[in-house]
Amino acid sequence: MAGVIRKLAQNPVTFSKFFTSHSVGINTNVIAQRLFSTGAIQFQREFVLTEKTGSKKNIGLITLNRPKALNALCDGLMKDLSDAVDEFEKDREIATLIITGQGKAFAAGADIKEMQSLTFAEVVTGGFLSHWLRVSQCRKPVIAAVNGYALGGGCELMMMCDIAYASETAKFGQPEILIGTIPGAGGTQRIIKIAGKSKAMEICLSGNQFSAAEAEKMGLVSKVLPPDQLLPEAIKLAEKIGNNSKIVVGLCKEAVNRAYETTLTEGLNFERRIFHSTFATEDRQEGMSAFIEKRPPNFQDK
Ligand SMILES: CCCCCCC[C@H](O)CC(=O)SCCNC(=O)CCNC(=O)[C@H](O)C(C)(C)COP(=O)([O-])OP(=O)([O-])OC[C@H]1O[C@@H](n2cnc3c(N)ncnc32)[C@H](O)[C@@H]1OP(=O)([O-])[O-]
Repeated sequence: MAGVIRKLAQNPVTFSKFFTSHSVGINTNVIAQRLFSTGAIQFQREFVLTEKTGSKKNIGLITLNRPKALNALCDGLMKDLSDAVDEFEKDREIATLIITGQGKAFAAGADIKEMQSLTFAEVVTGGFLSHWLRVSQCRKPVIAAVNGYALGGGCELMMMCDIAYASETAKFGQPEILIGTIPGAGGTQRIIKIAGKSKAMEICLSGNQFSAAEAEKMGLVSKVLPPDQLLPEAIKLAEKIGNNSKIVVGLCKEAVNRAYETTLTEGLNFERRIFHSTFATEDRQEGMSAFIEKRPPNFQDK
């Protein structure tokens, strides 16, 4: 449905006709809005806004939009997020995705109110929060622009992204232990790979919050920025990545991610094979020719 609305939204007249004639039975989670002032097209699901941004409109911006609950990651929000990632992954124009939050939180974790009364049997047999993995499975690069609280599942969501920038006001932590549970979406597994055992244990066992400066020091985020610079800088980085060959960017992401999953020897073998495989692309030929001819490359994503 979002795809249909996207096409129709290019033409506001057709769009308004379609919207009024299809208002019965339309997925009410998806409301398309045409923003005439900026020329940008923004889609509003119930809990997530999506927009194509950047000078070439090739950056997929996803904004978590449940500010009253500090973007607590309820089932509906995670479904909307998963759909938004699907939409941008399918869109051939989109090179890079950015995930950010609305209000004072990036995300304050999984929705405690939604989880509070669940039983062991329900979470085990019900495929509870099974769509949480979608962001980490995206083939395109994903940048987290962490604007505020990134706690519990919010911190885990950030770590599922490939690169994280943080606002100076952001706060991080894995406070699950304080409510009688443990991180369930990578908190115990990813922090240790980034910051080592002592830090990972301190964070997960104490539930202490830590600042953006500390997150940068331990390598959890790569840059800390003034709040008003966060999104512009994330977009600038996304555009820089978007100037490269999409096919080679995807291969490079796969190679870096492999380091998480395997031994150094296996990883080096994998990297070498991926390096060799870039020689099957036209973009590798173009990139090297452009260097020698002292001109910018014109990648065709082939
Ligand atoms: C495939 C497997 C998947 C596994 C998934 C797993 C999970 C993950 O590892 C588990 C978690 O994240 S566990 C979670 C780990 N996270 C935590 O433990 C952090 C919990 N949150 C906090 O500690 C505090 O809210 C802050 C310190 C963030 C802000 O404090 P402040 O500035 O005084 O603000 P305030 O007044 O407190 O909040 C404003 C409103 O937002 C509401 N709300 C906020 N977070 C919520 C949440 N997670 N939930 C629901 N609601 C949440 C809050 O109730 C209030 O609503 P009300 O209707 O007006 O009452």
